[in-house]
Amino acid sequence: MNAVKNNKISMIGVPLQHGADRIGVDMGPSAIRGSNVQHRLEALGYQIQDLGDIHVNKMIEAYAAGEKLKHLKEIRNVNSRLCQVIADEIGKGQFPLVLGGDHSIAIGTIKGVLQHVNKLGVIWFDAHTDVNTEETTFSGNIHGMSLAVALGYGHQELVSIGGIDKKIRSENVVIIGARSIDQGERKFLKEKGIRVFTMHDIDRNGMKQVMEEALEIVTNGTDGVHLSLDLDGMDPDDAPGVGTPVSGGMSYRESHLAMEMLYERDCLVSAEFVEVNPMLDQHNKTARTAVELIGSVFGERIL
Ligand SMILES: NC(=[NH2+])NCCC[C@H](N)C(=O)O
Ligand SMILES: [Mn+2]
Ligand SMILES: [Mn+2]
Repeated sequence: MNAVKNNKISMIGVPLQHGADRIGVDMGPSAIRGSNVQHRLEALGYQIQDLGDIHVNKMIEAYAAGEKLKHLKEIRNVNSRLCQVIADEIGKGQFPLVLGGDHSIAIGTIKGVLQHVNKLGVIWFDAHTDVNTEETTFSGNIHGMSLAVALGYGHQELVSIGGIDKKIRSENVVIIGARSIDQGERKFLKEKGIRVFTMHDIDRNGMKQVMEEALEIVTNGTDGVHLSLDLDGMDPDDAPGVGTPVSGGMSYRESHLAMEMLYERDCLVSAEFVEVNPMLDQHNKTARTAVELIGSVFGERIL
């Protein structure tokens, strides 16, 4: 498969904000590009093709009246297009690097990868667990549902993207950094047996041990691993430009260690960096941090 050490990367921006409440996350891809992600990767010896942004229609009203799942139609359309692009790029032997955009774009990315990789491991780096469904959501925000959809649970319009049979298995998923889990999500995680490494586990055992265990789970019996990294997994001191910040997150160093260990394992087939919101950021710190993490996941080292 197209493990990360294959040196051809396709960069795809998805300026979607319809899945989140705070406007501005649609500017994430430009903030990340503007922080020189391409040069950074080229310096590491990669060939980058920037495919530009997936088309997203403007958000006309923040709350579409009477909709339980906010902006379902546009989110479905954008993710269907994204799914197709990801599938095409992997088909050409490219490694897809997706820049968000709110976390609902994980639906399109993962569904696209699943067109080629049947048994896909997923590392979900996040303060949240994003396993709400239409039944459990308090907010109606689809960025809080994308992992459930990738597992095959949720609204039909979303689950059917790229084919209803294309889904990840709960035993191949780990969530790292969680510290804000809704009531319905707790039940879901327990029922499906999804392994969650919470901040408590990171505090207690350290990131090194957490990543060793996590990598074992996601690589065991799979043909590749997808990294879905929500910047709010990090502590808001290090990544303030996110729409749903939760204090007590992963530190700058812990996050880099996780990325470095992922690179060493050479198991990634795709990656996405989401929820960078320049309107809420401080001097572009969060976009810059995202680019630094991208550097580490693609092999940058201190020495
Ligand atoms: N990708 C994210 N930032 N998700 C935040 C989700 C927050 C909350 N659990 C919700 O469903 O609305
Ligand atoms: Mn989150
Ligand atoms: Mn998330």
